[in-house]
Amino acid sequence: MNISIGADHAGIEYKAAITKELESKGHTVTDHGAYSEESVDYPDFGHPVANDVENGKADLGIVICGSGNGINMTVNKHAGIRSALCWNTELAALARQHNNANVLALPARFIDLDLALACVNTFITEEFEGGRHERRVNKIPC
Ligand SMILES: O=C(CO)[C@H](O)[C@H](O)[C@H](O)COP(=O)(O)O
Repeated sequence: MNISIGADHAGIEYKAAITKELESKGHTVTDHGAYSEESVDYPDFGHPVANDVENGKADLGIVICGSGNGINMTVNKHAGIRSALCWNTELAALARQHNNANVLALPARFIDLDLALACVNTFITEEFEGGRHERRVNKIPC
C-alpha cells in the first residue's frame, strides 16, 4: 500500500515510529515532514498528504499534530478527503468500516505511541462495508 504521512512538530516522533513500522510491513511511505522539533504550522504538512490521497498517489494518508484537530480540519478542506480523528482502535475501525475514511488523524499529545501504532494498524487493515454506509458517505459533499 502507498501511504502518505505528515505531522507538525508535536507529531514527528510518532511519525517516525509509524513510518518505520509501516515500512517494516512492506508499505511504501511518503513522508511530507516535518523533520525537526522546530515549531511549525500544521497546514503546511497536512495539505501535501491530502493532495497525494486526492490524486491517487497514496491509497491512504496519516496526519498527526498535538490534538489532531488542526491537521484534521486542514485535510478535510479537500473535496476528496474523509479524515477521521481517532484516539482508540474502535474509532479507527469504524472510520474505515462506516465512513470509508481515507486519512487517519492522530492526537500525539493525547495517546501513547503503542495506541497510535494500533490505530494505524487497524486503519490500514479494516475495509469499508458499503451498503447503507455508502449511501450516507455519498451525501457528505455539500
Ligand atoms: O493545531 C493543533 C491544535 O489542533 C495542534 O495540536 C498543534 O500541534 C498545536 O496547536 C501546537 O501547539 P504548540 O503550542 O505550538 O506546540
